Amino acid sequence: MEREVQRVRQAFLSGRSRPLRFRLQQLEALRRMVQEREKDILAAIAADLCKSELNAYSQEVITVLGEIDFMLENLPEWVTAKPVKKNLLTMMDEAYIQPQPLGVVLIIGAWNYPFVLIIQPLIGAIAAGNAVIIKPSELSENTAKIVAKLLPQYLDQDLYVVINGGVEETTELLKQRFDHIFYTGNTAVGKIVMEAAAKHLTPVTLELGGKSPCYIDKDCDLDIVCRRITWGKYMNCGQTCIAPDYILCEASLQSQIVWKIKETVKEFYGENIKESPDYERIINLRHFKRILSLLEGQKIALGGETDEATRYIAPTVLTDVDPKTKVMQEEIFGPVLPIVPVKNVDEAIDFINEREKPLALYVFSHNHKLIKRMIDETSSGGVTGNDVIMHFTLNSFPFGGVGSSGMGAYHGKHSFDTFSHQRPCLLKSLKREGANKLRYPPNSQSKVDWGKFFLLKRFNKEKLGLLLFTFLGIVAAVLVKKYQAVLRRKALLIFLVVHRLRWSSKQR
Ligand SMILES: NC(=O)c1ccc[n+]([C@@H]2O[C@H](COP(=O)([O-])OP(=O)(O)OC[C@H]3O[C@@H](n4cnc5c(N)ncnc54)[C@H](O)[C@@H]3O)[C@@H](O)[C@H]2O)c1
Ligand SMILES: CCCCCCCC=O
Repeated sequence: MEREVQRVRQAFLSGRSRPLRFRLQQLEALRRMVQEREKDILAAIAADLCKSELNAYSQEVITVLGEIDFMLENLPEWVTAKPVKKNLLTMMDEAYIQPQPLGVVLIIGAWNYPFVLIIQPLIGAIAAGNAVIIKPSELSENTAKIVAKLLPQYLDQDLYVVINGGVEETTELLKQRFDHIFYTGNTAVGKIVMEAAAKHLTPVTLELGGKSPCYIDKDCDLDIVCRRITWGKYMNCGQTCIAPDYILCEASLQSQIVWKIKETVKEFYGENIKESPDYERIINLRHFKRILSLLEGQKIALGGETDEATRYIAPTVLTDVDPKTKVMQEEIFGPVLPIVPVKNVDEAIDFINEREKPLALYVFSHNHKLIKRMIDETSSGGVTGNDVIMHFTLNSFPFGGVGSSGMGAYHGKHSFDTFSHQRPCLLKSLKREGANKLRYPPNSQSKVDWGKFFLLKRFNKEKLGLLLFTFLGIVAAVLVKKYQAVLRRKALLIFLVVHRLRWSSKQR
């Protein structure tokens, strides 16, 4: 493992991942891989999650292709150094921020969207000029294998490396020094990753989970609300990090919600859900049994049918759920939707705030003010009003959690920033030592006063005249420099003294 990480580090140190042309070329090669090997990729995702190829394409491949196109379009601008505002002390210098790669990045993926959850961060890491080691989830082994097979056929083999394996291999990998670790998965392992990273002071992005609440106000169109919630909850059999985990609503709404979800389930998956190509299965027996245990002692208002042999759990709704029961203590990550009755929006807000900060929050209402109030008075990784999941699809948004649902974010420019160091660069001249002498010992009241003038002075609109005067002074100084360096220094000095005196008299 150590040798492998060393090999990738050597490739990074060669400097070839840095030029813009190289990054664009690697991103184009990645796009070609996805397009040319689409069938293999879809077959692997389908095998891992009993997912139709159409669903695998719309849920994973489209996102990846969209992200690559977005990067290719914007990268030339993002990599460019950005000049910054200067103060009086640095007005003659060059000051800019230069984004630079961090070095060797480790990306650890989860199994529930096994392709997009490793390839989307990879796109950001390549765009930012890094070398990358990817550790796909061992639970989605078909996707892990196909990614390990395809990437070296299209990308630089020393800079971008896939390492497959389980807990043992990941543990070994985490002992190595990286320049950034990007982890997607559950909160418990997130803590392990962060602890391992701390040993090397490696920064981390943790894309974790949590219980994402969904508040339904009585002032809304329940047909539409239930259709949207049904889509987001049962997509991928509930195994989506930002799936609505539970519903909060007034008790009187429960029976209508159950009825409308039932109708929608029929509309989406037909009379025989098991036969539907759009309904997936639970990833493994351990998760299947975990989800079943959440049903114990609950009022099942819809669904509840299961089949261990195929790890099938029907779309299920629980009503009058007691917040103290197990289903409300952990992220469900399966097709089970509890409804917890609350008296009103105030109680819903308190309910959310008494718990860990979720990855997503959903609010449904015709009342825009109520939605805004919910946003203002709660915290979550992201929010969608009057829909679910959709904020994930907008790559101008940072995608990530807050508190126990994670730290850091990615997608689009946010990925580029996550994998870049924003390096401040100040380029001074070895001339103009007169002004610099002000900061050298021995100190004096006069030097402090000059310092106050240079650093604390703020120009406002009324002082625009003075600013213009200063500008003209600089132009004059530059012109004079062309002809007579000595004269220029004197003119600048006279100019500064005059303004210092004017400023001092105003201070008094
Ligand atoms: N925020 C997001 O973008 C996002 C996306 C998907 C899933 N999730 C969250 O992830 C969770 C589901 O994923 P999961 O955790 O079951 O996936 P998982 O079991 O695939 O684990 C994730 C990764 O952690 C590694 N891992 C597991 N145990 C480890 C250990 N002891 N030490 C080191 N590495 C270890 C695995 O090899 C894997 O690569 C849910 O909580 C879900 O909400 C979050
Ligand atoms: C189009 C829907 C994609 C959802 C991906 C969510 C990633 C977290 O599990």
